[in-house]
Amino acid sequence: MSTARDIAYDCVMAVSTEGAYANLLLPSLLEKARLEGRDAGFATELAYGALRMRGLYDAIIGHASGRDPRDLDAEVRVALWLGTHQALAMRVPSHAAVNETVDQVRRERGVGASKFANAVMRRVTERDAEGWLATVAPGDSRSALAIRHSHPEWVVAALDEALAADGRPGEVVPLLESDNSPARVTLVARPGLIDREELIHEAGGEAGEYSPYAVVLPGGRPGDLPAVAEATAAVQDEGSQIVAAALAAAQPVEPGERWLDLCSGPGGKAALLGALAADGAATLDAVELHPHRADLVKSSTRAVPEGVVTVHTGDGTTWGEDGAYDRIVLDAPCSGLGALRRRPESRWRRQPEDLPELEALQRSLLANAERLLAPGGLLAYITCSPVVAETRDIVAGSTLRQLDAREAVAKVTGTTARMWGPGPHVQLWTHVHGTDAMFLALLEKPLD
Ligand SMILES: C[S@@+](CC[C@H](N)C(=O)[O-])C[C@H]1O[C@@H](n2cnc3c(N)ncnc32)[C@H](O)[C@@H]1O
Repeated sequence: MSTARDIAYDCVMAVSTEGAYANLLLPSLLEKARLEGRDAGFATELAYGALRMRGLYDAIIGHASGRDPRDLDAEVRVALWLGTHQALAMRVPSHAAVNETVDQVRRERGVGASKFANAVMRRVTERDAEGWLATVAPGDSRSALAIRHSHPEWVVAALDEALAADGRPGEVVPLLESDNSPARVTLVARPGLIDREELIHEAGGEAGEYSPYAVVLPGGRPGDLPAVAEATAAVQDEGSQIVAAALAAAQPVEPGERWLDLCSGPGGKAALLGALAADGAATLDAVELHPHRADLVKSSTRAVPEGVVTVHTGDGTTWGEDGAYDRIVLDAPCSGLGALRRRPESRWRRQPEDLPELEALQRSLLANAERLLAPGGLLAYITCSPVVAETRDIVAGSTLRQLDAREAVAKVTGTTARMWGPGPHVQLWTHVHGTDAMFLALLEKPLD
């Protein structure tokens, strides 16, 4: 029978060598092995921790072994990440971390490799985490921070720049730390479909701090909740709820308004906007390029009253008729560097070379959204990235008038505009707001 360590090993191997996604693979591995409770928690912490912290662990393993970890067999490298995480971050006794790692390597790569793993793990366990940080990442240079907090150096630079652009210079360390802390599970109680109090009663959580629809859960399996099965509620980051709802709150909704979600898959924002559209007697078209993701949008929005949401498969850079929409949400494909805590492997997969292509797509989608907007209409440009090139730089090229997005966010959250930064955009931060680092710009098309 598979143990928690076996599951973590299989997960980390598949993520690092086959391009699997931990958040999709791990639940199925746990289910297949029938691991629950503490064992499932141990496997999750081990797999996610090793995947997040592998940059730091490579530095430690490289120092302890005198070899470049990239030259090691994948099986050995992964087992050493897991062993190092157990010894330095999970309070597993040193002898257990060493023995489990050695056994794993012997099973996968034979006796010779297990002797090497034994020697490396013995050296790793000679120091505690602080001792290793002082050895492999002394000082506070950017490269030291990158190793210490286990982020690629270009990501640290991009986050540093984004913080400075939002009037938060010098906050990169708490931001990097927050990327290494697991996100709380947050549900959205879709307005008009389920009452938030009812959801709290059903799910056992508490109201979120900012979104009037958010319920923060203590843990557990949200997929098992009837409200989630019925799509009246769903797992959704509180930041996503706020920026989507801001488009609806920015101005009173007139009956018959036409709304558009131009990049809608898998449909979290479309379902919230659909529920709000139903409440205001508006309708929502939801466009998605990939057919399988368009199907997910249909599923996400299935509890919204019939006739309110229409899902289309299409290319948002060319789709639609001039001036057809009163409100548009453009939740653009982006680097996702604002949601690193959710996807432990994504910081290592993203490359700086990805950015120019994403920026070109973002500009092209924005240009089409501008065409689709009716005079006087509103556009919310959203990303789950704070990177300047994907956010401020993109909207700076828009022909539309920039509105103060803080006012709309203040209306949604029942707060004041002042608490949402210097404006006119709103940049949420994981280390400040506890949400994903979502960006929101609110733009208006002048009347002819
Ligand atoms: C950031 S995600 C949107 C998340 C979604 N709004 C939600 O809240 O669930 C961006 C989506 O845009 C889709 N996409 C990428 N290129 C597109 C295009 N040219 N036209 C329309 N959708 C596109 C991607 O497949 C992805 O589903």
